[in-house]
Amino acid sequence: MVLLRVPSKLIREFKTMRTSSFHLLKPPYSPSVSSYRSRTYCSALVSYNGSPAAVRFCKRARFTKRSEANYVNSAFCTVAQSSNEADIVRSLADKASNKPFIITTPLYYVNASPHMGSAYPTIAADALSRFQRLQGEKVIFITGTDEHGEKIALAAAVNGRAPKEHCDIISEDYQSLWKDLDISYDKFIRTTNSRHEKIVDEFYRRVYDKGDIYRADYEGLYCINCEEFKEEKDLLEHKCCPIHRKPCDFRKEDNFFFALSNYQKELDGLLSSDSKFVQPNFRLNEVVGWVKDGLRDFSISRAAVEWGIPVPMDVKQTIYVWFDALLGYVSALLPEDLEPTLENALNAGWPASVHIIGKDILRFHAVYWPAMLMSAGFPLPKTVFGHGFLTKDGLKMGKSLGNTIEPRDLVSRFGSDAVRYYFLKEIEFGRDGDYSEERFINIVNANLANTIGNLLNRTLGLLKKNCDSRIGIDSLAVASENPVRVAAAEVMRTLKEDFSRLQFSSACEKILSIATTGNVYLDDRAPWSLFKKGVTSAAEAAQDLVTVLEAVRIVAVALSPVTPQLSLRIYLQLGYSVEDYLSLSWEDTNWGALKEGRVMPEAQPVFKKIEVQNSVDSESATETAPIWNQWIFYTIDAQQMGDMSVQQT
Ligand SMILES: Nc1ncnc2c1ncn2[C@@H]1O[C@H](COP(=O)(O)OP(=O)(O)OP(=O)(O)O)[C@@H](O)[C@H]1O
Repeated sequence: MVLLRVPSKLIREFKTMRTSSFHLLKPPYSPSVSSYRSRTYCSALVSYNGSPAAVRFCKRARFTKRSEANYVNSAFCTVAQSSNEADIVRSLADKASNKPFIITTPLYYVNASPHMGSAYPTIAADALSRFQRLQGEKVIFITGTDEHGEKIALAAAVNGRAPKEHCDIISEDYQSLWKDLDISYDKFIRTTNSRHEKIVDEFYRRVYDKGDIYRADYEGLYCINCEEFKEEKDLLEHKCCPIHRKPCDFRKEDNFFFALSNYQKELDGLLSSDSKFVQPNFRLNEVVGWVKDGLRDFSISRAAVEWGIPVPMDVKQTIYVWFDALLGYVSALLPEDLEPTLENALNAGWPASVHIIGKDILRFHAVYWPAMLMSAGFPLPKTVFGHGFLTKDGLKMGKSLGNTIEPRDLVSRFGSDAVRYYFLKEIEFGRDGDYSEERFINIVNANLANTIGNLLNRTLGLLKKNCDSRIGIDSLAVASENPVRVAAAEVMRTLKEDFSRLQFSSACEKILSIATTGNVYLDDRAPWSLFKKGVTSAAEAAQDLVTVLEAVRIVAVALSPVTPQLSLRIYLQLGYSVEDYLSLSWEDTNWGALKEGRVMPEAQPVFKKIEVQNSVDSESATETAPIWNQWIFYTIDAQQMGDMSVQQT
């Protein structure tokens, strides 16, 4: 908990400290801390930003445990550069109650096997989860499969399978792909799980009892691929769905409806009072527009669909797949040893901190879902982040259109780190982006193999040749105005903010810039010459090597949410153990961990350069890669990145 008795002398010191922003709250600031009201407690949020003064402050202010400091850090992270006291209080209250940080991916339809579009938000959610764990958060990362509805029943029939058998096969496919991509999920929910079905049943009854469900006839145009009734004005020529490019069916049914319109005022209020509820901001504007247009009740049952959860009051109908699937985020939380009740699930940490979803399902998550939760009287998720599409020839890559890229193929040819890095770095999360293999190879080679991998490799080569692979001084002794140290500190000042806002592209750019500065520094200083110029110069050269290695170490920690395997290999290469790597925290991005006397193992390439095939324009590869990185090349032998065998050419 971050409530501290802070002596007034320290507060003065704190106020004069040059941190970019900080907040000092006086009680009362949250009901959960009201017992502290009468005392002279205050809560101090400190942004470390690598600043020794801030670290000193935290130590003196009795952050006795690293985990406490991490709480402060991550609380601050959420509100950094915000002067909104409500945010700070909310964040502090969460910390105080030890709430988990819940991250969800969409629950994917099992109409067909996963593709790169399905992998994309899952990789992003994984990077965010790993980042939050580094912050000391107790993360619950939820992913899973959405297995009911007409579209699934049809897909099963086309494949000559019973629906359940079909779901088992495809759901397993997702889980195995997540393994290939190093996805560190905590919960995998399947909506055909009987415990989930109980939760949906209970939720339906609760909303019914509230008076928000009624029966009526409905007629309209239905896109089976979206599993959604469409407004005619939103369709293309010949009543085609703009996403799936297929004509919608006319349907007329006797259905149960959810009274979405009852929540018009509350949703308006939510969207205008909480700008973080939908991210990025331009998606919030979209949602505000939909709500302003007026909310129409939507049908939540299907009379003609058998593959679904029966409607509690009319077993001849099944519950609309979206009304069922959204509750998967809640039922995923159910502890295995407890009864499947809403209360037990919600008590396990609800609400979600962030739902990561594609813009195609934004309306379900940012309009329908909060209204459903309001009706049931449950807390709302804190943020819905709507990302953009991976496109092929301008069209959304998707199972229904069949224009997909196979993530397994990319992983087996280039390794999971390369795939994760490319999609997070090259496509701004929130916007659309096209995939090109040529660009993929160029970026991965230039950034991971050259700028980072070769920097480490050649520095270790010099260390071996001139210092018997031994670190000659503590990295903390490197002058604070050293350009590499300055570059690292500068990046760390805003990196947390980038990761917390899911700005992965900007985060990767910044981390890469540390390695770029290291390369320039090494070339400017030319330690290989200094080693030959006598004792004093040799000592300087040894310090230069430590400087660069410390920078690469920081790069490894900071990039570990995106490239966990590469970061591990760098850590091992710097003489640390797997356990050291697994116990890293965000504090380890601070300068100063490498200590005198550490001996580095024999240098091995940490990232194999992808051999440029004929199809790739090797001239542009050379253009992208800075010249200092051109001195060594490796060929990839088309094996998984876990296999370190490479040939130097
Ligand atoms: N081309 C894509 N680009 C980015 N994300 C995608 C893409 N395709 C699917 N997704 C992600 O998967 C989620 C939806 O999953 P779904 O199972 O409906 O996949 P789909 O391939 O879009 O299916 P279909 O083509 O049948 O609509 C989206 O909200 C998005 O998060």
